[in-house]
Amino acid sequence: MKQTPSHSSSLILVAAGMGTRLGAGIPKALVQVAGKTLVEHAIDRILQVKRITEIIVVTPAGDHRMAEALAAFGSMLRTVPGGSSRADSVRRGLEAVNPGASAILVHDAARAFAPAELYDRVLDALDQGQANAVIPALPVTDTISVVEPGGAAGAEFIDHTPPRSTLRAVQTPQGFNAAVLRQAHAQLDHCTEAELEKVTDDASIVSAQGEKVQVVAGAQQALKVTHPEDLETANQLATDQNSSANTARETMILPRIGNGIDVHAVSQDPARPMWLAGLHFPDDVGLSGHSDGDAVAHAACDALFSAAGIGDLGTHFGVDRPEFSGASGVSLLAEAARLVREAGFEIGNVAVQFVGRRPRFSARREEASQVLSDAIGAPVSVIATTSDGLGYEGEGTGITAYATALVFPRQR
Ligand SMILES: Nc1ccn([C@@H]2O[C@H](COP(=O)(O)OP(=O)(O)OP(=O)(O)O)[C@@H](O)[C@H]2O)c(=O)n1
Ligand SMILES: C[C@](O)(CO)[C@H](O)COP(=O)(O)O
Repeated sequence: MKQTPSHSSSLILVAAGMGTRLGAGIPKALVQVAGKTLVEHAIDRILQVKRITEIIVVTPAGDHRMAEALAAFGSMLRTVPGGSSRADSVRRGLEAVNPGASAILVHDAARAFAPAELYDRVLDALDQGQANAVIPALPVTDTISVVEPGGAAGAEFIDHTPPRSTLRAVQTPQGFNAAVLRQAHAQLDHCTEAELEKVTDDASIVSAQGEKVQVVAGAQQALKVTHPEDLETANQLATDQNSSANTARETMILPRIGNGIDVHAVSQDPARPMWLAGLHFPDDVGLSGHSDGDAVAHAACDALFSAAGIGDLGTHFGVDRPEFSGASGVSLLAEAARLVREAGFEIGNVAVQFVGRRPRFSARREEASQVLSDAIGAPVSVIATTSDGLGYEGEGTGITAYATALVFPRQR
């Protein structure tokens, strides 16, 4: 069996029907449900299916409102005027499909709330290649009988009753190998309007050509809006789908990142101890400053404050907190972590890189990470580099530390 790769599929959305049974006085796909037309609801869901790369909307012939409203969707969506029956509308849609398309889906705008998963299910089955046509369907709950007219005043009589377990209520989107669908529709070329009227879906035409049609599980949400009472269900579906989208958005925990940079000059005092990344380096001359000059710890503090949006080192360790004057970098960092948590955040991690000729760092990298991680109760990684002899870092007269922190709001 020929495989129909669906990674770039075209979709024909038939929306040209008049909606006689609905009786809204306008084409059915233009009827509004929860603030949007049915055709717009359908397109919203189709756009979630990344494998659909072309949408042809078949619009009510002679009525420009839909085509005008859909112009805003851009070049991925095109409109063509429909025909006098669904089959005729599909055929007009087919003529507009990119000739290179290998897979084509046909969907009713009247089934506006078919979820994106349903399209994917059909396309997945088509990809598996057991059949050149795949349709979604649901088991039926009523007993279904085939009837024959025969009596007076249009009375009907049962001809036979197929076993219910063999029956399925067929839905859309229906998926096809493009050549197979085109070939099947070509068989309808000489049909009269009345004959076309009796063709209620595309799978039945393809099946009549002897092609196997695979059935996959349908979805209750793919209900076809047909009668006025269906609008109430449609409204409920729109509300449910909107509220689950909103809930997902509301419950999504967005992390926040922050940056911090600190620069310290190497002290002129050869006796000044070198503290960096929470460690003492006895062979190096220290960094100048009122504090211990630990540029790595200070940059990490600023990154944490910036991620939480609560100011910077100056805001928290200024003159109004004399207990921190001259405090070690590690104790400032521990206090910064406490303040970030107090502001309602948890800490994901902090990453710091410093640029400098000294100290030699690689042998003590793990030790530094451990000390700083213990201070904030979250992973801190520290790496070092040189500046290839350039600038104050290259001359050995100063050090720059760059830090990034990731925090996330604690769930209430
Ligand atoms: N000439 C037609 C008839 C139907 N359709 C589309 O085919 C789908 C299924 O048809 P149906 O639900 O029967 O819609 P209507 O034909 O509008 O309904 P009615 O039979 O009540 O008039 C709908 O999305 C409808 O817009 C179409 O594109 N062109
Ligand atoms: C294609 C269809 O939705 C499958 O169930 C259905 O046959 C359309 O029928 P309608 O009479 O055009 O509504």
